[in-house]
Amino acid sequence: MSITRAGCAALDSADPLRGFRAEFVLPENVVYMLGNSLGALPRRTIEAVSHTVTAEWGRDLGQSWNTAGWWDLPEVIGDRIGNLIGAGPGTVLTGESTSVSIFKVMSAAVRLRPGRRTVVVESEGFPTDRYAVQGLAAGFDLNVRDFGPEGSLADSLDDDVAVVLLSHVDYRTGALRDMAADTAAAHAAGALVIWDLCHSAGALPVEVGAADFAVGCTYKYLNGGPGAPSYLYCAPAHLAEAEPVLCGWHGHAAPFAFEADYRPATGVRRFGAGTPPILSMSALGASLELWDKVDIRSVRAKSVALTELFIALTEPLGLDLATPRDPAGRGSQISFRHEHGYPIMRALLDHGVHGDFRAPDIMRFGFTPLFLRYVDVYDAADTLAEIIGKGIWQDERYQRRVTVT
Ligand SMILES: Cc1ncc(COP(=O)(O)O)c(C=O)c1O
Ligand SMILES: Nc1c(O)cccc1C(=O)C[C@H](N)C(=O)O
Repeated sequence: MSITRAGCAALDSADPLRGFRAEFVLPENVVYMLGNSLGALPRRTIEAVSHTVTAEWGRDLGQSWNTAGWWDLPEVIGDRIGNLIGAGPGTVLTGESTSVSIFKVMSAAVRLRPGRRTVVVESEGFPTDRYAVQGLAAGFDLNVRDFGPEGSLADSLDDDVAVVLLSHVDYRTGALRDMAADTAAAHAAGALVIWDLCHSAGALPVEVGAADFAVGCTYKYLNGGPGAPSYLYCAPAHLAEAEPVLCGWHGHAAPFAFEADYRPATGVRRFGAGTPPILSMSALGASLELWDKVDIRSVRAKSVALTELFIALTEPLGLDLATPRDPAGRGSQISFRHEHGYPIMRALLDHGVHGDFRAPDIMRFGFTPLFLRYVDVYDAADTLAEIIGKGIWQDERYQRRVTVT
């Protein structure tokens, strides 16, 4: 039976998450399939940031560190993120970029495995993860071992491996790793494991489980806003000993004693370094309010339904699906390999469909169930068919590489 737009509209009417779209500011006539890069603006964020600017910063000024709870925000917000990744209270800290968080937890993890000098990273992992590790390795004389997407993790492990850094969902293909199995494999070899949850938290149920550390960003599926702070998780078993190399007064045991020497705070606060971005924290806090009302299982169910719909609708185009065909093996995105991927994505954008291109040949579409509708997916597939079918992408203006993302 063929899929119709009316059929998709009926699915939207029956969608248990349908009420959430109105929580977001979304332009007319735009299909936003880039929530896996930058989430949309929650309406409540406007009010929350305005309150922080005017009533806290503008009126209470520096007193706000106490009166508005600014000082505790990294942990307070961390606990709320912890709820989304199966982490207990006091184990998650927000602040800094993901790259810096990776550096912090990787440095701490390596110190927990003295005598082991190798760190394993994915050869196809998001580059900043690799760069953060490469910088640490160069500074501390560690060996970096690449682990390819096709290989078995166990084959990359031996008794020199201190830490393994893995992405839960691959940013290019959307492939989803089995966190529990990989964590067990790393532990069996005596290594610690760090998970990058950037493309999974807020898109599907995540359980940090036996993981040692995790990091993630909040500007994608968590809709925290551009440059929203990242978070890091440290397993309770490591909280007492873990010491990051990047130390600062926000991670000190007694920051206002202004002691000359560093002493780590107890708990996850020890991963703090410098002053956190309070305006961004305010935006993130507002977007997280939405998550208090969301059942993540409904999010996953809709994500699977939307991605399946997109695959079915685009099947006649004969595209090369880069994402695992089995929904259980993917996150909340669909990617196709196409030699003309860049101009096709440019043309799509020009026709109101936001996705992105990832070199060398990936056309990437993100599915954020809180605001993406079934009719949006229908319209995106329809537009893609037109752009490819009519050769619209061949227009000269779509060929030039003008965008940075
Ligand atoms: C897997 C992954 N890790 C890390 C990052 C980003 O790190 P940062 O927040 O430092 O820009 C991204 C996206 O930008 C990502 O997709
Ligand atoms: N973090 C980004 C940025 O600072 C600029 C532009 C895009 C991004 C992204 O989030 C890209 C994203 N991590 C990706 O998977 O490609």
